[in-house]
Amino acid sequence: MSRILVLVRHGQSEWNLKNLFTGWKDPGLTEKGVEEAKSAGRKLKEEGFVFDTAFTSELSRAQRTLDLMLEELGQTGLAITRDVALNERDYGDLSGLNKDDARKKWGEEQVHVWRRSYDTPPPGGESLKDTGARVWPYFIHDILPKVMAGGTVVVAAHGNSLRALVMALDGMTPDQIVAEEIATGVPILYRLNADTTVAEKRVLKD
Ligand SMILES: O=C(O)[C@@H](CO)OP(=O)(O)O
Repeated sequence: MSRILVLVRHGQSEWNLKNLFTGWKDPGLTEKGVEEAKSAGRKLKEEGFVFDTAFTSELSRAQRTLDLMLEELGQTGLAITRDVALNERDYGDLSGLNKDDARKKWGEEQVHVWRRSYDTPPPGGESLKDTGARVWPYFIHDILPKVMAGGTVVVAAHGNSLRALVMALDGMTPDQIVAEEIATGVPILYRLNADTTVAEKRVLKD
């Protein structure tokens, strides 16, 4: 019974590099992002992971990251489920704006609240709570049963859709989640107990 869940945020995207709010916009990976994805795949290979199934969002940066990891793992034929529920938080009216310009316009504190608070949505967009309201049910109905069946499951997704998942898995409070950052291309490994609680969490940094 392995019950392994691996979460990976996509590699650096073109808009991460340009410092733009991205949300549901669909930029590709930078060269660095491609390297980060390959390196995540190599780390997982070194650890001996063989996945039973994979999940990703409907956005190309996460899909490409997953494909690159699976190439490194020699698992290009793996079944992949793509679902909009795993998409990045919708940044609403901020999408496409430069983050420093936004800080100049609305102030450092307001922008930080929009980016990292639990329940304050950016204008026209989703709060982390709103994002969780679609990520958590999808996780419980579609992903968790594969893990609990003894599987080894990989999820390639986004900074905030993964913050929502990590919040639930780690039992974080709304105050604690404010400080949680998910690095690009760094696999986060969870091994679950038979009652779905976390037996082990490891972040596979360099
Ligand atoms: O722009 C975005 O969609 C996200 C992830 O890159 O940014 P932030 O870290 O500000 O939530």
